[in-house]
Amino acid sequence: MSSIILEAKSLTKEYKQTLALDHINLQIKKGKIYGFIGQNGAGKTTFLRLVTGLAFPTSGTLSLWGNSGTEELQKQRKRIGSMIETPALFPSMTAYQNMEVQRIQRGIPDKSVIKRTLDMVGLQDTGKKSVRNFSLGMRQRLGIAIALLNTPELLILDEPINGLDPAGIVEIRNLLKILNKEYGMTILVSSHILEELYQTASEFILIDHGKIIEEISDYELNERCKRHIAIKTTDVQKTVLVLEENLHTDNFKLMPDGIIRLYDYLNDLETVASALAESHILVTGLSVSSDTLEDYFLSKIGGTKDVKSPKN
Ligand SMILES: Nc1ncnc2c1ncn2[C@@H]1O[C@H](COP(=O)(O)OP(=O)(O)OP(=O)(O)O)[C@@H](O)[C@H]1O
Repeated sequence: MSSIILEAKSLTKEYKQTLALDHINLQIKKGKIYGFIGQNGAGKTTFLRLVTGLAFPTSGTLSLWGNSGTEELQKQRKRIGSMIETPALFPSMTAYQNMEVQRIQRGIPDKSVIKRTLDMVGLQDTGKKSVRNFSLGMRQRLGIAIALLNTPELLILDEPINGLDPAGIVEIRNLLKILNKEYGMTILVSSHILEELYQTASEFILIDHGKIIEEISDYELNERCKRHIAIKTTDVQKTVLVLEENLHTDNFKLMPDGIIRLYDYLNDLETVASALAESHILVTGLSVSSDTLEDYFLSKIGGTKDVKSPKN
C-alpha cells in the first residue's frame, strides 16, 4: 500500500483579487511530521482549509489516501483531525465538559474517547479547573484534544504555537512528538517561523505567495545551515581541484549560486586563502559563516523580517 496519504496536484485557489494558492504540488507521507512554513498571507491556512473541506479549490486535484472526487474526499476526511481556527471553548467549563460538548456535537458514541484523548495531550489531571484558568498552552492542548476525538490518522494544526510563551511552545512540540512516535500519527503543522518547528518536524514545506518554494528534510536543513567557509571565486572548477588536491578535503558543497561551502578548515582560513592564492585563483569572497534557520527561510523567499500581513 502506498505511503502517500495526501497529494495535491496543481491545486489552485483564487479569491476575487488574490491568487491564494498557485498550482500547488505536494505529497504528505504516512508517519512523518511536516512543518508547513510561510509568512502571513503565504497561503498556509487556505491550503489546510482545502484539505479539510472548509473551502474548495478553483482548479487542480486533491487526493486523500489515494481517493479524489467530492464524495470520496468527504469520506476520507473522517480520517483527519484538525485545529484550523482557535477552538471555541466554554471558559466556565472544565476540559472534560468541553470535550463532552464536542463529542455530542460530532455524534461520537464512545464516551471513553474523552479520557483517552485528554491523557494523550497531558490534560488528564486538570479535574475541576475551568478552562478560563488554563494557560494558553493548555488551551491549545485542549484544542488539539478536540481534534483528536475522532482518533485521526492525519492531524492538521494551523499555527498551534502562535502566541505561546517558551514553556507553552515546548509543551506543544513535545506533544506533537508523542502523538507521532507513540500513536503513529502523521502531522501537518503550520507556522510562520521555521525555528518554531525545528527539531519537531522531520520534513519542511516552505510556501510563499501561494507557491511551494521548497521541500526539505531536517537533515538537509541542518546541512544547509551548518557553519562553513563560504568561498567565492571566478573559477569554481579550479577551486574544487585545489580543495581536493592541495587541501585534501571533499567536505564541501557547491551551492546553486556558485559559492562553495567548505566544512573543514573552519579555524584556519589562512591556509585556505594561501592555497587558493598559490594556484592563482581570484578570490572574491572568503568568510566563515552560518545561516540561522530564519536567515535561510528569508533567503529562500527573498524577504525581510518585517513583512506586513497582506490581510490587513
Ligand atoms: N476568504 C478569503 N477571501 C479573500 N481573500 C482571502 C480569503 N482567505 C484568504 N485570503 C487571501 O489569500 C492569501 C493567503 O491567505 P492565508 O490565510 O491562506 O495565508 P496564511 O499563510 O495562512 O497566513 P496567516 O498566517 O496570516 O493566516 C492572503 O492574501 C489572504 O488575504
